Amino acid sequence: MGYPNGLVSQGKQPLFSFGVITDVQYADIPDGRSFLGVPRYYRNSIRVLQKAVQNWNNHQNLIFSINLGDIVDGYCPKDQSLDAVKKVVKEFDNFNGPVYHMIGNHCLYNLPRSKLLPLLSFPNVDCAYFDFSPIPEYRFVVLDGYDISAIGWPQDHPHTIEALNFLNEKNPNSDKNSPNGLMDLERRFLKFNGGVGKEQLKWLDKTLQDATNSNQKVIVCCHVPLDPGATSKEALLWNCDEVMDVIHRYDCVKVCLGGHDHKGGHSVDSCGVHHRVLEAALECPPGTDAFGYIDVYEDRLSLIGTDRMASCEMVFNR
Ligand SMILES: Nc1ccn([C@@H]2O[C@H](COP(=O)(O)O)[C@@H](O)[C@H]2O)c(=O)n1
Ligand SMILES: O=P(O)(O)OC[C@H](O)CO
Repeated sequence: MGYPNGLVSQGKQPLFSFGVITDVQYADIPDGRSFLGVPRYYRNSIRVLQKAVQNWNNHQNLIFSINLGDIVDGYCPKDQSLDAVKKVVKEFDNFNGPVYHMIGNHCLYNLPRSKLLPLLSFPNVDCAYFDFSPIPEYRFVVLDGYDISAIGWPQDHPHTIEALNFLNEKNPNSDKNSPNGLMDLERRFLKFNGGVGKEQLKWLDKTLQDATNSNQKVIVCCHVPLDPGATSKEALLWNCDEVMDVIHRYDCVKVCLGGHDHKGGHSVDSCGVHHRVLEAALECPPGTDAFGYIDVYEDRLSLIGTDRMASCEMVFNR
């Protein structure tokens, strides 16, 4: 059987399948461009999401969907933020199954965490990292890449203060979103990125130990990418090295999924973990799409992408 975007089915039935989309960044504003000049289609992106949900429902065998973050764009007029987030969530709610959201920087430009997390139906409204197990053999670990961040927390929150101190130490530019003068991997020390805090790192370690004890394979999801091979250096998590040190301690983690770097990417790191950064819905000119679904097997994930989302076979290496 042939799939769109070049994959060929290997005959076996998947254990389960789920939908994926990222960086919808909807806003009811005219088309624009990124800082680097890449076109952004703020109104069309919700149409891409509508098409994704329709496609996922037609598939009939997707047991959940994952949104890798940034549902509303930072340029959304702030008096429209709440309605815009509700409008996008309503589209996700048309999916015939649960949707797991994660937060991105653009979500946090629009609403504080206290408002955002309940709207996005996080399992615990006080915490943006969590795990779930759709079948006994698999566990999904969703990380909060803006745990230590200069955006989203109240200005006097310890995590804001820690983030601002970190940025002041690592990035000498007055515009903390500017990577000017930063070399190689240091280019990630930007305000639009964030980090995983100590408590969350401990939780990650405990969760991966628990998954190992239960003989589960793990897929890690984080809006902010974790491996420089799969993304621009400017889009990496601040402490991707610390997070990957924890992940590499356990053989159970097979794949990491991310968003944030709109062009997308794929790498296999030095320990054999796949990193797949998904292509953004926001950058789809009208008439084009970027979403997909993932078939999960015992030994691999197959991403079946639509249009601008490239299909990708991720055979486990460990
Ligand atoms: N190479 C870059 C990229 C970005 N910036 C700054 O970040 C802001 C947000 O960037 P977008 O990609 O969302 O447009 C942008 O306004 C710049 O301040 C940068 O300086 N250099
Ligand atoms: O979606 P943005 O505006 O946060 O863009 C992040 C960039 O892709 C990082 O290079």
